[in-house]
Amino acid sequence: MTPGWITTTLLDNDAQGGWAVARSREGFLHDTNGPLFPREWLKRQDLSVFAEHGIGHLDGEPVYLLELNSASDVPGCSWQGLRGFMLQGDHTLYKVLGYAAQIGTWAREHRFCGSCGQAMVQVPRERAMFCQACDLRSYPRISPSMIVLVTRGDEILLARSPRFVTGVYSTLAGFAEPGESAEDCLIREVREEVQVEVKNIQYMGSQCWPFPHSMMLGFHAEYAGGDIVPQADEIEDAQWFNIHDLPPLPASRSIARYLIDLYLARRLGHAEPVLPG
Ligand SMILES: NC(=O)c1ccc[n+]([C@@H]2O[C@H](COP(=O)([O-])OP(=O)(O)OC[C@H]3O[C@@H](n4cnc5c(N)ncnc54)[C@H](O)[C@@H]3O)[C@@H](O)[C@H]2O)c1
Ligand SMILES: [Mg+2]
Ligand SMILES: [Zn+2]
Repeated sequence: MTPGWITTTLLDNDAQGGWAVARSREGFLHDTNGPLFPREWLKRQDLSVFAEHGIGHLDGEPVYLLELNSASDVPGCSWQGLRGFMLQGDHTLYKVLGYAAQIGTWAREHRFCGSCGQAMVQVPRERAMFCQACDLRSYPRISPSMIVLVTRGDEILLARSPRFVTGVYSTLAGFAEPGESAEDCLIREVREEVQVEVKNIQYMGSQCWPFPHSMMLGFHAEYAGGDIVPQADEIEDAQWFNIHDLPPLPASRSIARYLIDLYLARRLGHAEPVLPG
């Protein structure tokens, strides 16, 4: 038995047994034991199954996703969004659900060829949808996004989007555009969002962010010039905060929080945090 969570290209849907998770627009089904159910039991419930995908092995046991058309009532169970599992509970299970969500979304959105409109089929032994007419393969979509903590000695630059929980300030982030390097994107995003220039860009680590399919590349950068001017509509407020007087910060498992906590730890001589993958 291999311990932990290992994603698999494909599993045999006709095989019996294993674990399964069920996903609807309301999130994942869970009971007091969590979101993993014996697969044969789950398939006997009154669920409107849209598609079934083998997604990996957890502690050596196969895990399947039942992608549903709608959320139905299952006695003793309720539905919870992926963010809820990210915020609390077992991190490995959150990784299973994050992967399941990305595969379910991608398969649903790639039933038809984006080039000719014909139905696509799943490729054997590969996580890809295939159009026979165009010879086109579509792979799961991953969107690279830069996230950066900009610092000026004891001060760090944090901003609020109107989408954030009330009061919370976070590091700057944004999606890469075609033609950009990671560094180009970071410099552009910081300019666009606060009109500040940065220098000494340093890569710090990455994190899968399955909301719905970002790959966060985390950086630290030093302030090089400019006064903060928040971007209209995107940035509600942005400020330099002293490390001894910080506002409410992002969730502890996010890379945004890791970048902040790592800087504080290095500045104040504390133990360094570990980035949750
Ligand atoms: N894990 C973390 O700690 C953390 C923290 C902050 C942001 N994020 C994530 O980083 C990502 C980017 O952050 P943002 O929302 O500030 O981005 P952003 O500054 O680029 O602005 C968002 C805008 O980008 C456009 N957009 C949406 N999806 C896109 C895509 N796939 N490619 C290109 N453009 C797209 C839309 O117009 C959207 O309104 C988001 O997924 C966000 O959830 C993660
Ligand atoms: Mg942004
Ligand atoms: Zn086609």
